[in-house]
Amino acid sequence: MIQIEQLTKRYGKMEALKGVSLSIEKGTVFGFVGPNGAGKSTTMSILATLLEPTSGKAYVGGFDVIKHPREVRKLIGYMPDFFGVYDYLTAEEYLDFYGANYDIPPEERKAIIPQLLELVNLSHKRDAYVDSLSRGMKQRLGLARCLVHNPEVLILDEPASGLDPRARIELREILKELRDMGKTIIISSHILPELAEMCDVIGVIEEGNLVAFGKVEEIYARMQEKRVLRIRLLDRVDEAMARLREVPTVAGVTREGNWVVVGFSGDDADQAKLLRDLTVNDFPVAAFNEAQGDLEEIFLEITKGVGS
Ligand SMILES: Nc1ncnc2c1ncn2[C@@H]1O[C@H](COP(=O)(O)OP(=O)(O)OP(=O)(O)O)[C@@H](O)[C@H]1O
Repeated sequence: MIQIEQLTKRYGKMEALKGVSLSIEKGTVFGFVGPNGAGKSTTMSILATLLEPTSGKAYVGGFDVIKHPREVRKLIGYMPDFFGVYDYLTAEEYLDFYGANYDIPPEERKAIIPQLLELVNLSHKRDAYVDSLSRGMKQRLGLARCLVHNPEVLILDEPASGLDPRARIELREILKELRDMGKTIIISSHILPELAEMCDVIGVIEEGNLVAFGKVEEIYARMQEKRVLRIRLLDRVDEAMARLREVPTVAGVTREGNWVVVGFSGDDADQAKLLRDLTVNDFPVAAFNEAQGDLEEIFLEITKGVGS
C-alpha cells in the first residue's frame, strides 16, 4: 500500500532524511518511532504530499506522491502533530466544514457525520463547541476529521501525545476498529511502548536513518537473543563468575554485590543447562532470573551508537 524508496530530504544543509526505504502492506498498523527530530514528521508530510523530497520515491496505493498528489490525497487522511481547530464551531459543524472541503454533498455529510462521531465516541458532544472539548476529545475529533472522505490510509503524527492513559486506551480501541475496517494506518510517536501496544509493524528512525524495521514480535525476539541473567549466590561468587566465563553462550559477567549479572546469548535450554551446572557443582544459587528487556530497552539497544 505504501512504498518508500531511498527517500532523502534536506532543509538547507540539514539532512533530515538520509535514504529511507520501507514498504507497508494494506491493513497494517505501522508504528513509526524515533526521538524528536529523527525525521518522522518529514516522512509523513512527504507521504501526505505536503512536502517534496530532495530525492527518492514514495508511493501510496501505487500513486507517486510527486506526480499524482491528487490521487494520493483521495487515498489518505492526514492528522498533523499540531492542527488548528475552529473553536467557534461545534463538533458537528467542524466535521461538516471538512466534509464540504472534500466536496461531499450535504445529504451525504448528514449521513456520515453521526457515524463518524459515533466511531470516535463523541456523539454526546455533537453540539459542543470544539474549544470546550478535552485534549483527548479534540484528538478524536481530529481523527474523525481525517476520516470524512473515507480514506484507505491514515497518517497520524503523534496522535497520542499529551493524552492521559485512559484517553490513550480509547484511541487504541478506535484504531483497532479502523484496522478491522481494513484501513492502513501509520502512526508516529517517540514513545516506543505506547506504539508497541497499537501496532503490528514498527520502524525505528534515528537521525534520518531507518535503523530497525519489523513485526513487534520480531523486534522483541531480537532482544531476546541478548538476554540478561541475574544470579544471586550465597557464597563462592568469584568462583562462580570464573566458571560462568568458560561457558560459550556467556558474553559477559559482572558483579553487583552478591548478584552476578550475565550477558547471555543462549536459548531456554542453554539457560536451564547453565543453572544445572551451577547447582550440581554445589554453588549456592539463591535466585536465578532473567531480566525482562522491555521495548524501551530494545529501542535504546537498537539505536545505540547510530549517528555517532
Ligand atoms: N521546515 C524545516 N526547516 C528546517 N529544518 C527542519 C524543518 N522541518 C524539520 N526540520 C528538521 O529536520 C529534522 C527532522 O524533523 P522532523 O520534524 O521530521 O522530526 P520528527 O522525528 O518528526 O520529530 P518530532 O518528534 O520532534 O516531531 C529535525 O532536525 C528538524 O529540526
